[in-house]
Amino acid sequence: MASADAPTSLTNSETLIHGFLAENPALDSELGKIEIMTDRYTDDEWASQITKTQKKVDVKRERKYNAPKVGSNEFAETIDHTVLKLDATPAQIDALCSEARTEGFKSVCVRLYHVPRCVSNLKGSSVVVACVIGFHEGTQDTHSKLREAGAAVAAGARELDVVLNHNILTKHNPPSPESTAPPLNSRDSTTDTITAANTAVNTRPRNGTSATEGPYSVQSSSPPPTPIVPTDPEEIPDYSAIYTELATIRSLCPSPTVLKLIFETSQLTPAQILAASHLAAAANFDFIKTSTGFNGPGAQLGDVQLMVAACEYLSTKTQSNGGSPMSGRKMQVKASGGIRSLEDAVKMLEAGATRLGTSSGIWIMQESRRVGEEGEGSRPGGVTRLYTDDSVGAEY
Ligand SMILES: O=C[C@H](O)COP(=O)(O)O
Repeated sequence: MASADAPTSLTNSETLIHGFLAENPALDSELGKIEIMTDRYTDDEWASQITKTQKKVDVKRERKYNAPKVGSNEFAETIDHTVLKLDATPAQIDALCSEARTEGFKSVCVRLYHVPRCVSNLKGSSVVVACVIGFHEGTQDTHSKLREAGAAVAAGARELDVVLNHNILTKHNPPSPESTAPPLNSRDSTTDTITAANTAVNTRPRNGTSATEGPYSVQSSSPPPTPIVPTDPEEIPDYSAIYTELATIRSLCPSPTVLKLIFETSQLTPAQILAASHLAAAANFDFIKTSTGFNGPGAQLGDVQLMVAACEYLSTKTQSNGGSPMSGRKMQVKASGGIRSLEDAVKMLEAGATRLGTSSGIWIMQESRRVGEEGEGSRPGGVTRLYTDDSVGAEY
């Protein structure tokens, strides 16, 4: 975004992105004027469709999907090799690309200002560049996200991981005073080191106070869901604003650009996860993704199961009955945040995720080779660059 357009109060990430665009005026001007689409339905109409989705999605917890064979090329291709920490150095980005090429990962997932470097590093390889948009809060205004998305594609990104403005969904369902935050994943250094304060303040309850419950369920280790479905029209979230943002990004970045919507599931109730799934399908996103790795405990099995079930149900919907205009098109699920081990990875794939976002890809691949050679055993030795916020370069 041109500096004249920059809002006065910027996050560190936004400051870097604005700086990047200011240094690349050709790229910025290539984007031209960006029009935001008009909405498709009123909030009431969205609410009625979403309520149906919330009632009909059926989670089969016991269902196990066929995960690619551990150690196979297909297994490696499920991994988006990720570095999203703000202070990643060029050398770390180069190492990320080289590791992704060597391991045969699907992509490297980085911030906008690293995209040109990754594109250049990965020329001629099958590894694509994925760029996060609106990272990590998701609350940036729509124009800002659109310019970021346009710039990322212009710079060569093939996949965009866009953070949902989840505050819009949760605005009318504030945490109840008696609710407690989900426990932090003690192995998640990202959460522990940089967002603990945010998480404590912002983490949403998993239990609502009202009313209609769908047939879906989540794994027993998650608190029991009591989905919130607003009954007072004044409490209907601004679904239109969410859809409009997503649909405009889709129209600015048509297929084959792969679009993933990051929910930040730790901040949402199951009903809100289903609302977000519905809107993502309506806007023709390719993936729904659990977490940024910067807020809350990251991918949880029950949430992944719920999202997979939502994708299955929504793929049966058509435009005329409120679903995606591309009838039969099925969104996929990317599990991300806190996936640190081969066991975590396999668990998510067997729950139906087809993509994994992790900064522990090297470790996971080392484990998978060890399992192949020795059967399941202890974790491999060596030093690996773990975690999105790897203020720790963990030694094992
Ligand atoms: O999208 C990917 C996540 O940001 C990665 O999170 P992680 O560092 O916890 O693996």
